[in-house]
Amino acid sequence: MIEAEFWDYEDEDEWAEAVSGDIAFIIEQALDARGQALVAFPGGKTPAPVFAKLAATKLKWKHVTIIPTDDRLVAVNDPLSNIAAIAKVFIPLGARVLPIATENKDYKMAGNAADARLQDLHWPIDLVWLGIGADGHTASIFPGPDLDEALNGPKTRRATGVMPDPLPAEAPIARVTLTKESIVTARTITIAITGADKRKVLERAIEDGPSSTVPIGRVLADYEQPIDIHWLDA
Ligand SMILES: O=C1O[C@H](COP(=O)(O)O)[C@@H](O)[C@H](O)[C@H]1O
Repeated sequence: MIEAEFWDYEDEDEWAEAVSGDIAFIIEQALDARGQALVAFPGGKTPAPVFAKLAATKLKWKHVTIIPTDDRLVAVNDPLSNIAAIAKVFIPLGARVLPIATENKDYKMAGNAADARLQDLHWPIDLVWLGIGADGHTASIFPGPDLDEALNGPKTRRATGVMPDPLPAEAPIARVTLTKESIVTARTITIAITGADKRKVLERAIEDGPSSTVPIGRVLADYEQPIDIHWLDA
């Protein structure tokens, strides 16, 4: 059973403060325990206010490695680039920000290259912060020909290339994503979402668990720890 608790907010500032507070706490715990922290942050539009709050938090950023949960195969100066949004905020603070994708025309090769690079990190990830699409995708685990590889590939596989089918209107591009295994082995998962549509999709996915028809349900069904879900009524 998925053990999830919703935290509801009506004010964006309060929501962003709460999410960044939780993330900072987890990073501090990792730094205290292991002297370093490995975290995965989502892309898309939702994280921006949280990034701003987090950037204002005093942490030993030089010991923090940040990877995106997923990225779109675009140039780093493309507004759709997830790594660009993370790098812009956290590189100036001294964090190590590592890309998961390169602008490779072959998304399978891009996934293989990302997987090889990620093997060298200190696993498991301390925190995976997940975003969700209104279609129920999370990270870049989408319906399509690569769904099974992303959900059920070899346990040692950290990342994989994905061609969403159908392509999402807001970013109709091939992706590289962390695999379900990389996500569910994380020490902590937290979710931050906005809007009634996403909440409905997530509640249904949690209810359905392993039989969920959407990727977020299939991922969470294999996570054995409690999850905090920060929901902004926007
Ligand atoms: O494509 C993506 O979508 C999800 C959700 O994005 P949002 O703009 O609706 O917040 C995101 O979590 C993921 O990282 C991204 O690549």
